[in-house]
Amino acid sequence: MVSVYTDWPKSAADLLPLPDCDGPKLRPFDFRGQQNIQFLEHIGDGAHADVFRVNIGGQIYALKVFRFGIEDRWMAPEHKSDYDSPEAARAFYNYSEPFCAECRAYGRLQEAGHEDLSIQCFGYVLLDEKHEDSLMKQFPELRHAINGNYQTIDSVEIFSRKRFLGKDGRPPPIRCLVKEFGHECDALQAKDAKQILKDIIRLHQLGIIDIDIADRQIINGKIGDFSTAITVPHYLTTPALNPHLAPEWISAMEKELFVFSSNDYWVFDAMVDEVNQELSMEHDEEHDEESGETQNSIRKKRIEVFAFPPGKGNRPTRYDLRGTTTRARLYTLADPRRYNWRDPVKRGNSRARPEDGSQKPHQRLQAQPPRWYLDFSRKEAERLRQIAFAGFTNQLAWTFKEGHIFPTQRPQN
Ligand SMILES: Nc1ncnc2c1ncn2[C@@H]1O[C@H](COP(=O)(O)OP(=O)(O)OP(=O)(O)O)[C@@H](O)[C@H]1O
Repeated sequence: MVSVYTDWPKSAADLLPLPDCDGPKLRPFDFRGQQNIQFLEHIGDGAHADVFRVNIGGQIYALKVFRFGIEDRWMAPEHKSDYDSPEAARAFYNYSEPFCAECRAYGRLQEAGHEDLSIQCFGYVLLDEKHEDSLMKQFPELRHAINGNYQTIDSVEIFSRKRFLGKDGRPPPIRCLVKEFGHECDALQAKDAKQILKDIIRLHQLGIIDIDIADRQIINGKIGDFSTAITVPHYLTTPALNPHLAPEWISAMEKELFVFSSNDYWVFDAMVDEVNQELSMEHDEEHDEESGETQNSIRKKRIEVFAFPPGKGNRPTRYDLRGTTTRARLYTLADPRRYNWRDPVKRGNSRARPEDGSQKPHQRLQAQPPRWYLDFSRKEAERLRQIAFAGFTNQLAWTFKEGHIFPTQRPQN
């Protein structure tokens, strides 16, 4: 029988780098002996995980504990019947399930020597029974969420941890990542925004897109959440993974990838707009008793850092299609497909030492990567404008046939 999730390890030798598919992988956390975690405090949660402040060997870390989420929380096959097959579920799980997605992104940052682009991740952990027990006893209110029966669909309680059992018939172990413990940023400032934008471009150069960008996700001034990330090679980014794709689907995938990449910049620009709007509201509220000095300081706090400055680039909320030809040439700031995932370190003879003098390989990234230009019909460009207004949703759906993942058209609402 095919196991979907990683099974309970019998010994440390079973803790292989994850996930089990082409591309980057993350190593297990090194406890230097027995697993030993002291849970201190529940510090946050999101759509995919609960995060705890923990003590491991006298050091404080953030432990991200992933739930066994149902498929509509991640890029899984369109038809649930597809997902009922363990082979299909496993194929999607390894690339896209939030725990695997985050392992792959961190694996890439480590293999390329660019861990500085995010808060650090020190490896994955599969909680042993003793630690699962203490987690559940200490935080009983989270028991249901962590086990996966946190959602009821059509009056049926989904107990997703039990959906795919391990070899010995048990539900799989709880999966976690050990990360640097940090703090959310108080108020986004221009210098943070400039750095975050630079980091997004560098992540795209490393083949990592669909990053969760929001000011609440910025921890210690860095991007800290990759649970939705798509990392090259991936069934969306890399047609070479499926030799049976028809040319029209390869072209549809290219456009979809372009839109996913653009969306990271649209979200960044929307975040900056929101911060500026909040500042303007503060300004209006204080207007009556406001001195000229306050107005100046609010003006100074405005962030003028945009991926697609107003009126330029492919920021669909701003571009004007009137008077253009039948084609629209759009661009994003880096092409994630240029990352050479088959030979990550030697690419372009760019082997170099990291600035901190350590011995890890380091792939030098071009300071100003070439833009990625792609032609769209006027109609398609208009559609992009609309989806960016309405919130991005993927246009392609995915299905599993004869050992491969294929794109299909997503039904339009
Ligand atoms: N390293 C960390 N240090 C301190 N707090 C953290 C850390 N990582 C996450 N948090 C807190 O936990 C929250 C949830 O974490 P995270 O965003 O990684 O989970 P998620 O389920 O992937 O969320 P999302 O729904 O945004 O995808 C964060 O918004 C933040 O408040």
